[in-house]
Amino acid sequence: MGAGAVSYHRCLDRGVVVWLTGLPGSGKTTIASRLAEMLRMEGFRVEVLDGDWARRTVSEGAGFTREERIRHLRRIAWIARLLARNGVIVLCSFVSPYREARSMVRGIVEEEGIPFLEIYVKASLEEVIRRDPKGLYRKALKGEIKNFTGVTDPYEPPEKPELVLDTESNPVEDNVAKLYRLVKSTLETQHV
Ligand SMILES: Nc1ncnc2c1ncn2[C@@H]1O[C@H](COP(=O)(O)OS(=O)(=O)O)[C@@H](OP(=O)(O)O)[C@H]1O
Ligand SMILES: Nc1ncnc2c1ncn2[C@@H]1O[C@H](COP(=O)(O)OP(=O)(O)O)[C@@H](O)[C@H]1O
Repeated sequence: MGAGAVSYHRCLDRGVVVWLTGLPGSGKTTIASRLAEMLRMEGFRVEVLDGDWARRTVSEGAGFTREERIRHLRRIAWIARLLARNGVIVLCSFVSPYREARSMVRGIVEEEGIPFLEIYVKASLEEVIRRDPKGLYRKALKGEIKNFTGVTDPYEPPEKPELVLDTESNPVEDNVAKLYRLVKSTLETQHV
């Protein structure tokens, strides 16, 4: 890609909000960080917002009851909206287990005329328990963590996501490439 194309991309009028939802350990953060790297290499401004960051900062102290998760995700949606309306591609990586909450965040973003892509990062409970990258399923299964999604709290899979990424059957690179194509085509539709 030539230098001209890069500077054009840096000046996006409007970004996009990519919302990755899935069980803990399904691969949201892995996919978001690799995609962010690819897009930044092309000169796009990209922010990755995730649960670990948000719960240390803007949602410090938030717990995992339904009400607390919804309040926390509403805050994230507003941050994503403000960033995207200033030309940033915002990759949001949140368990966001409730359909109602995801529909609320979509509404906040779309109200501003910003495209919202709901991405279902799919892996079975057996697989995420096997991966257990943070050792939290082990603790939850021993009863040491309350309201743990997939164990003692529900996960409601999206009914009509813009994309499903199956991380059990497909390698990371294939899923990242699929998502990359969707993001690029969404941006092209916006900036014709
Ligand atoms: N009770 C419970 N339920 C689900 N997840 C838990 C819980 N306690 C801690 N964690 C860890 O916190 C991460 C989820 O935070 P999120 O902000 O993404 O959750 S939510 O969208 O508000 O549901 C999630 O991170 P990811 O593994 O990155 O998904 C978990 O590692
Ligand atoms: N196809 C895949 N896509 C994404 N992650 C995968 C895949 N296969 C195995 N993994 C592993 O699963 C784990 C997912 O962890 P993470 O990305 O932190 O998930 P989440 O953010 O959803 O909690 C990582 O250790 C990653 O290497």
